[in-house]
Amino acid sequence: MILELDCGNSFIKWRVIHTADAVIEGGGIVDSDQALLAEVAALASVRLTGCRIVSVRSEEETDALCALIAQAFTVQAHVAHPAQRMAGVRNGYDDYQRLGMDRWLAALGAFHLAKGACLVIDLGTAAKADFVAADGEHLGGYICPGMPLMRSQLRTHTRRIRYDDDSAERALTSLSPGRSTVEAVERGCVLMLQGFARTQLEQARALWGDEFTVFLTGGDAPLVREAVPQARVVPDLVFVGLAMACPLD
Ligand SMILES: Nc1ncnc2c1ncn2[C@@H]1O[C@H](COP(=O)(O)OP(=O)(O)OP(=O)(O)O)[C@@H](O)[C@H]1O
Ligand SMILES: CC(C)(CO)[C@@H](O)C(=O)NCCC(=O)O
Ligand SMILES: [K+]
Repeated sequence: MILELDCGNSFIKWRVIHTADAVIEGGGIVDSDQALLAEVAALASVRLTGCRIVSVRSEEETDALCALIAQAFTVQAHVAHPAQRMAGVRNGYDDYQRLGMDRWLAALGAFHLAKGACLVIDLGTAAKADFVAADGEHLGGYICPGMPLMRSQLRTHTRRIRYDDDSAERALTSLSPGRSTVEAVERGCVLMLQGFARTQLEQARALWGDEFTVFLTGGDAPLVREAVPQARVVPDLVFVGLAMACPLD
């Protein structure tokens, strides 16, 4: 069995898959290295044969996590590294090493699944969009604050915006104009995300007409689902690309 990790800025997504057929044995989302070790150990400690990682954290943090994994599960972790081209996709950044690895792998996964032009919208701590043309040329993309960052900026830089997580969740049962602070902020930020997604769609249409596939991924994908009904929701898109960039056997 193989342990797969997607280390984002706020959370680590993990899953354990069978080596032969990629059937998923278990997985989860945690907010610390220690929580990761505990959850994985509870599932599959003795049977891991490999580990692959994508990380947008610092090299030091990623190395430290690899060392913990080597110690806990006696497997060597393989970390995905930037590439100028891979699996038919050409990195569109002026300096290919600067493109976030989560974006690069999601683009690889999307092009592999779409077999044509595609737009990837990934909504996590940051909101990201990336464009890959039918010939595999990555055209670049966009990065904005995601839902958690928009929310915390408002809370941090105002005196009178204060509310708890439970009321935040309740506020999102509708998107009509808010009649309380929590509704106004939570709904406003969701509309920002939806506006971001719709604008990316417009860009894709201007480039490619109707000949493209839209992918939606990241923890906050459900918040824009209705704004982009044609999108394929693929929560594990980064893992699809990770398997391509880090084959293990
Ligand atoms: N089980 C969950 N645990 C934590 N966050 C979740 C969960 N389910 C959905 N979310 C949402 O996902 C968002 C975080 O998304 P994601 O995990 O894709 O971020 P990230 O990978 O840390 O960020 P980035 O990809 O920008 O580095 C949070 O805003 C939260 O609302
Ligand atoms: C944009 C984030 C933070 C999203 O996780 C990540 O992809 C990253 O650190 N990227 C490096 C900067 C860039 O992609 O241009
Ligand atoms: K991510």
